[in-house]
Formats: sequence, C-alpha cells, structure tokens
Amino acid sequence: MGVIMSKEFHRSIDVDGSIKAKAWDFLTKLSQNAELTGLDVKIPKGPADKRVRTARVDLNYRAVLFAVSDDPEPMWLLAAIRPHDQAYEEAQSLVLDINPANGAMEVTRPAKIDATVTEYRKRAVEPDAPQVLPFTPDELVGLGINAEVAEQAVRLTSEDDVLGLAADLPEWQQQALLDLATGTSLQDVRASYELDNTAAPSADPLEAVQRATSRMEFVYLEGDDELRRMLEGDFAAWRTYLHPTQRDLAYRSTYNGPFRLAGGAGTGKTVVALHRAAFLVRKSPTARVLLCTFTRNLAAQLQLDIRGLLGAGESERIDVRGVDQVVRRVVEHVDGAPGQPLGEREQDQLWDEAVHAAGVPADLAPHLGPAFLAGEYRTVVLSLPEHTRDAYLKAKRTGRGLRLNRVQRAAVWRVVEAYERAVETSGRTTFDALAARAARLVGDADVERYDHVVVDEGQDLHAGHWRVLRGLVASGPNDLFICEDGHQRIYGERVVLGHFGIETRGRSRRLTLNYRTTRQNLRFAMGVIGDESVVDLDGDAETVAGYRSAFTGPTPELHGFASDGEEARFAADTVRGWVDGGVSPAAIAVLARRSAEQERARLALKDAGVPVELLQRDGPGNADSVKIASMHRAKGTEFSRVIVIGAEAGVVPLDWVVEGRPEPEYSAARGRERSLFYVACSRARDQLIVTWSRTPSPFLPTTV
Ligand SMILES: Nc1ncnc2c1ncn2[C@@H]1O[C@H](COP(=O)(O)OP(=O)(O)OP(=O)(O)O)[C@@H](O)[C@H]1O
Repeated sequence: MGVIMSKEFHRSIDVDGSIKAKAWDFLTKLSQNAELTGLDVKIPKGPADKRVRTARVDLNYRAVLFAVSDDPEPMWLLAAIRPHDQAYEEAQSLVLDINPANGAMEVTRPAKIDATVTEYRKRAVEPDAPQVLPFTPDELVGLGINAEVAEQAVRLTSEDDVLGLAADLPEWQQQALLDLATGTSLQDVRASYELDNTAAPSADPLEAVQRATSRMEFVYLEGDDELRRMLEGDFAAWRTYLHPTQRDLAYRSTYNGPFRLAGGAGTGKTVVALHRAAFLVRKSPTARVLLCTFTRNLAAQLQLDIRGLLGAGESERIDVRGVDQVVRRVVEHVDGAPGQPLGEREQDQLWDEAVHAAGVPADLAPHLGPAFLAGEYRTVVLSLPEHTRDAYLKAKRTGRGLRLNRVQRAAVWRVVEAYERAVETSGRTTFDALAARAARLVGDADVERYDHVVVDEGQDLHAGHWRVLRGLVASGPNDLFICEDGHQRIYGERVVLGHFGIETRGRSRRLTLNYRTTRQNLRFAMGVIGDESVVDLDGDAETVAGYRSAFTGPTPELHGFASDGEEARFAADTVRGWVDGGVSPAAIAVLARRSAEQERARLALKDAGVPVELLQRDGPGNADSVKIASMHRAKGTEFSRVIVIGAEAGVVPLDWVVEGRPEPEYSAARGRERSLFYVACSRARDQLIVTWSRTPSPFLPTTV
C-alpha cells in the first residue's frame, strides 16, 4: 500500500498523546484491507470530492482521507484526524486537486476560500495606496494561484491583507504571494518553487506528490519503516516538509567547493544544515561528516535533531561538536590532554603581565589593554600563515584601528610570545591558544579528518577555528557548507573566509523567509538592528532586505519600571499567568544581559511558585521548567514566549564592555552588544515582551 501523508494529518496525531498509538494501529489496518478490518470506512453525505472518506481511529476520533487510486493497489491520502463530528464536517468540504498550471498536489476547502474572497470583494479599495502585488490577475493565475483569489489580491494594499486573503490556500500559494508582495519577481518565484517544466501537469498522484511545492505539505511513504519513523518522536515539520528553496540547498548533489548560506534569525539555516549533513552521510556509506557549531548547548541540540532526522545508525557517522571541542580534539590527539582553560579575568591578567615582561615602548603601552590584545591575537595572530615574528611583521591588520609601525609590531609580537609562555607555564590553556596550536598541527598531524564539514553559526568563529576546519577537510566538491548571520555576530571579530582558503564567492545564498516568528516580532527585531552596518563572511555588506514572515501574532509589549524589583515581579507575574493559562513552562524563557538580572528573575519566579532553571550548557535541560538564560546562551534557541528583562541604558549595551575603547573597537563592541540584543529578541516564536527599569536601552526601536 502506498500512503501520502499530509502535514495536517501528521500534526493532528501529535495533538493528543493517546492518538499516536491508535494512529499506528489505524494505519496498519488500512494497509491490510480497509474494508475488512473494522475501520468503518464511510463516504460522507454530499461530499465536495467523491474520493473523500472518513474512517474510525477510535470511538471519538476519525480520520479524513482520500481514496486516491486503486491501481495497481490502493493508495490513500491521509488528510487529518479529527473528533467525530468535525471529521464528517471537514470531509464534506475538502477537495483534492492537481494544480492545472504546475502540477502541485493541493487539498483545500473551496467553500472557505470563496467565503474569504467574498468578504474581501466587499471591502473598499483605498484609492491612493499603492498595491502590494504589482501584477495582473492573469500573471498570478499563470503561476498557479487560485483565480478568484488572484482577482482580489491585486487590489490589496498591505501584506497583512494578502496573507489574510490567502489564508486558506495551499501553503505554497500563500508563500509565493508573500514573496511577490515583498518584492520577489515572477521569474524568481517560478524558479524557487520550480513552477516551470510543467507543460502538461500529470494527473498521476505519485508524480504530483514529488513536486517541490507538494513536498511543502505532503510526503509519500512507501513502506512501514518509513511510516514508523515518521510517527516516532514529536511532530516536527522541519524534518519532512521543507520549503523548495531549503530542499534545493540541502539536497543539491554537488557544490564545487565551499558553500555559504546566510540569512536572518529564524530563516531555517540550522534546518538546512541538518538536512545537508543528513544528505551527505546518506550519499556515501563511508562518508564521515563533521557538523559543527559554536557552543556546546547548540551542539547538544543538533545531536538530538540529527538523531530525529536519521535514526541511530546513520547518525553515528555524523560527528556533532562545538567548534572548541573540535579544536581540543586535534590538540589532544598530538599533545595529550590540555590543561583547564583560564577564565576571562585570568587571561586579562596574563596579558597585562605580558605587556610588562615584553618591555613595550612607553607611548605604546597605554594602547595595549587586554581587550585590544585578545582581539589582535584572534584576528591577526591566529590568521598568520606561519606562527612567526616575520609573518606578523608583514601581516595585514585591516580593521584593527590602532596603526602599528614596524618597531611597535615587533613589541606586540614580544607581548604575544610572553603571553604564550605564561599560558604554557601556568599548566592551563586558553581557547585561543588551543586554536593556535591546533591550526599548526592540523596540516601534518595524524588527526581524524572528515569528508565533509557543515558549520552552523559561522559568524562567530574566529580565524583559528577556520584554519582548523579548513585543515580537517580536503579542498574539493562538497567540502564545507557554512551557515551564518552577520547580524548575530556576538563573539568574534569579523573575518573573511577567503583568507583561509575558503572561497565561497559565487557559491552563496541568503534565506529571507522567517519560519520562527510572527511578522510583529520580526519587525521589532529588525528595528533593533536598525541601520547597524554589518559584513558577512565574504567581507561584503550584509542586508536585511526581504526578511519576511507569514505568521501573525500579538504586537511585542514594552514595559518600563521604576525599580529592578518591580520589573522582576512583573516578569514573575506574567510567567505565572501564562503557566496558569496552560502554557508549558518549557516553552517560556526569561533572558537578560547580566547575571544580576537573571538571578533576580530566578528568585522572583521561584517565589511565584513557577518551576525554573538556568539554561544548561550541555543541552535543552528539564522539560518542566521555565528557562532563565543570558543573551549569549540564548543563541540558537527558541521559545514560544520570551521576556527580555534588563533592557536599560548601561546594561544594553553593557557599559564596561564598550566604554573607554578607541575606535574602531568601540563601534565593534557596541555592534556586538546590539547583535546580542537582536539575538535575544529574535528567540520568541509567539509572544515577546521587553522590560527595563529606569532609562530604556538606546537599542529599543522607536516604533513597535
Ligand atoms: N520547512 C520548515 N517547516 C517547518 N518549520 C521550519 C522549517 N524550516 C525551519 N523551521 C523552523 O523554524 C525555526 C527556525 O529555524 P532554524 O533554527 O533552522 O533557523 P536559523 O536560521 O538557524 O535561526 P537562528 O539564526 O536564529 O538560530 C525552527 O523552529 C525550525 O524548526
């Protein structure tokens, strides 16, 4: 038996925990013989589509399905599982179509679409407002957009209305209309949804379901194994129903070298990275893949996601690691276990001592603070082709601000050597020193290499990381696949991949459709970015043009308080209200720049009787508690409801991190603080609240 499962059916299995086992039972019986196994298959009265049926899942629930074909054996399309009466009502109105313009498989409720169109038809058109869809209805219909909707859509003057009018259309039509309303050309929409090559769309459901547009909502399952895997774990749309652009990027057979995928927060970069790693490991039974990200908690999450995507066997050939773990393994392999990493304060002290020990000229010494030196080490010293004084004297120091003549450079190199000696004699290490060592070892040492490396959160990796990763995979097709968002650079200084033999020019794409959050939250987050100028890993200006979301939700709330205590109480009361209203605690996070605010919120939530914990370094943590996290740790995570607290002047941006630095370090540090706030504000899927006490942060957008 062949089964086509819709995303809606898949999702409806997950609504009530008890349904999953019954759904499996139901599907097993369906595959044996629907007529004989007590499924009570019925045709509803007066159906809009004669092929529709309902069938028993248990006493209360029925499946809505289509008998798609009987040739050579039964094939069913599973549309939904619903409570008894609703199933009948839905079955009467659903229609299964193959789009005549492009062959996409579509299940819709025409009566509902008609009702919405009628409502929009009655609306007055604003005479002077420009239309958001500068096309003719025929042009839209030519793509495959529903004709009645197209007729009304071209009169509309806001994106919200376009989405409202399109709300009952198949997902690809909604997305394509949103793309067109936000500036994408007809030609680009045709290309990204693969709407061409369809001279004569086939009526064969098996052909239709393979179309890129159909695969946004349907999956064809041939055997029991596939079906079982689909039903295991939670419903997670990203595992199965990719946007055509995501599928194209992740499943392209060959990139002739390193590929770079940019895109704003929530545009699905991690999803593409996961599918790419899965594709590469499946492409060859011997391939070894490294899937690498910046932090350990993200690596732990990626590991869980890869298991969900591939199952245990294949996922074992994907090494999922934080980048500093990768570095450490290289060093460990040759030198044995390195010492414990020094803390930030201890490192600062070593830099100060190194300046003294190196005999730096008096006019230079005041410029060589720990922040400057650490930056110099990460961006210049770790980039050197050879770790030598000569190489440093000749090195390009673009963007470093402070100019150094030859004598001064020689003095800085002495500081670097003194620092490295001090680290070594301390018996401890630093992440930067490890990266420097690994970058030197990786070329010739007998370290474990990979066939493919996939990198997430690439914007935060520094020069040493890139040199190590470059050394871990031979140059060639499909060597490196790199995801990044320059606006989320919160750790390192900017780097240009080309300096490390990673040439992605001409091999890069930018994702712009937000899958995480609502248009309201997205607008707010983009307001936080403002006109901060940011560069990508090719060294070019990064843009937010075209960022959009098809979801809608509440406007972000902003609340100012007279004191920290009032602010913490507000956060606790709000969270308490959400939990009492049925929101799962694990779907809520409170984020703050400093540990003082985090601790205040933790205590206030505890007092309010809400289960709470700090977000763990090693993974997602307890499923029953609200998470408190620093903005740094929140990177890469997401929650249904987020409160960002402590968004006040002096904290966002954090004074001591930015103040007193010379340009361009000052601007770089301030830019990182802004990015950090953007990271925090882009974690909410549904509701975002931002609070402060006393004076609000200068990074808050002026309009919400
Ligand atoms: N095709 C899809 N179908 C359903 N959900 C999706 C799809 N693609 C992405 N998502 C969801 O959108 C959210 C954001 O995706 P993801 O984390 O991959 O974005 P990102 O670009 O890596 O974000 P960030 O840069 O903020 O970490 C996740 O919840 C993900 O599961």
